Amino acid sequence: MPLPEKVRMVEVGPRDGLQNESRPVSVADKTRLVDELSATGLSYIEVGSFVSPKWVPQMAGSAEVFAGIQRNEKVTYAALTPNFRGFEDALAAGVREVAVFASASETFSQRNINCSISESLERFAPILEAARLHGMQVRGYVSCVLGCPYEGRIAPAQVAAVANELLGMGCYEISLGDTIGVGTPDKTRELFNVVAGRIARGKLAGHFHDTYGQALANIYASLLEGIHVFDSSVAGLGGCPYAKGASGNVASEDVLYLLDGLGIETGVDLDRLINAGQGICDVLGKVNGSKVAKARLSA
Ligand SMILES: CC(C)(COP(=O)([O-])OP(=O)([O-])OC[C@H]1O[C@@H](n2cnc3c(N)ncnc32)[C@H](O)[C@@H]1OP(=O)([O-])[O-])[C@@H](O)C(=O)NCCC(=O)NCCSC(=O)C[C@@](C)(O)CC(=O)[O-]
Repeated sequence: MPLPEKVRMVEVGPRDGLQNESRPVSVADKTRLVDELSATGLSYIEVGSFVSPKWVPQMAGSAEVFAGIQRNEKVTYAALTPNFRGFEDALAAGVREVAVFASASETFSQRNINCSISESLERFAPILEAARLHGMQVRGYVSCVLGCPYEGRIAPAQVAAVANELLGMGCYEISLGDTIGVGTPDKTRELFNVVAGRIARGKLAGHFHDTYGQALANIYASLLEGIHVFDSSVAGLGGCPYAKGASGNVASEDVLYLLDGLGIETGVDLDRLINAGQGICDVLGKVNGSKVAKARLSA
């Protein structure tokens, strides 16, 4: 399959990234990060999540972040919602797009959201219905698509089944998450091939963590499979609180450098992205997880 001419980059750093950073980040610093990301040309930013603060304390304050950001009309600002309570809180905070998150692994589903896969889908149904009534789009996630920290290998057919349920419920796009970053390019291609047997490739996205250093190779493999939406996290922030040892998402700067090099249009400015990433690394007091940012900043 020819490489796509355009790719949509979905920035998940403020949510997937910061949810797993041990040092607390103030609402002001989160707001500044989102505003800086908004100025890069990114069209989609996942700002936070409306989950239990007992489960994920780092996402407390998401409503304040939504209240504080300078909205750019070209950017979609989204939030994760695990249940109807979260959806209502998101709505009250002025969120206009939400994401629901299921897993392809039963054990991960229990550890992450305290219910089975089928119970999670039942919980999402009223969110999808209410979102439809409010004219809102809902994005769907499936976690552990290339491996689970508790169950090991997950069959692509199981991923396809959960993804297809989410699509049938009304999600407009399904992001397939390699939550613990164990996938390799051949497994990635096999996965997208199997899932594409049930879902059009244009409705799928790739979400790769870089735990084993395979994320960019997996993105290239996905491009060859006709996938043209990728999630990434500025400065490679984060991980997953319920996947021990999972490192952050692939760094947005590194994905952008790859796409720029392939002549694929994203509309995103690399220098501005690097500045946003370094800014949040300074706040966190951590080394920048983007190789491209490190190279550019030390040049
Ligand atoms: C889903 C629950 C709430 C179930 O948690 P539970 O304990 O089963 O829920 P519950 O209904 O029994 O409620 C327990 C307490 O939570 C409160 N509560 C209930 N709902 C909410 C809410 N929406 N917002 C705020 N508070 C809430 C509720 O009010 C109650 O408070 P208490 O009476 O004890 O004071 C919990 O398991 C949870 O919040 N989990 C968070 C999971 C999470 O955020 N994980 C990380 C994101 S997923 C991810 O990173 C993967 C992804 C998407 O990036 C893709 C990939 O990489 O694979």
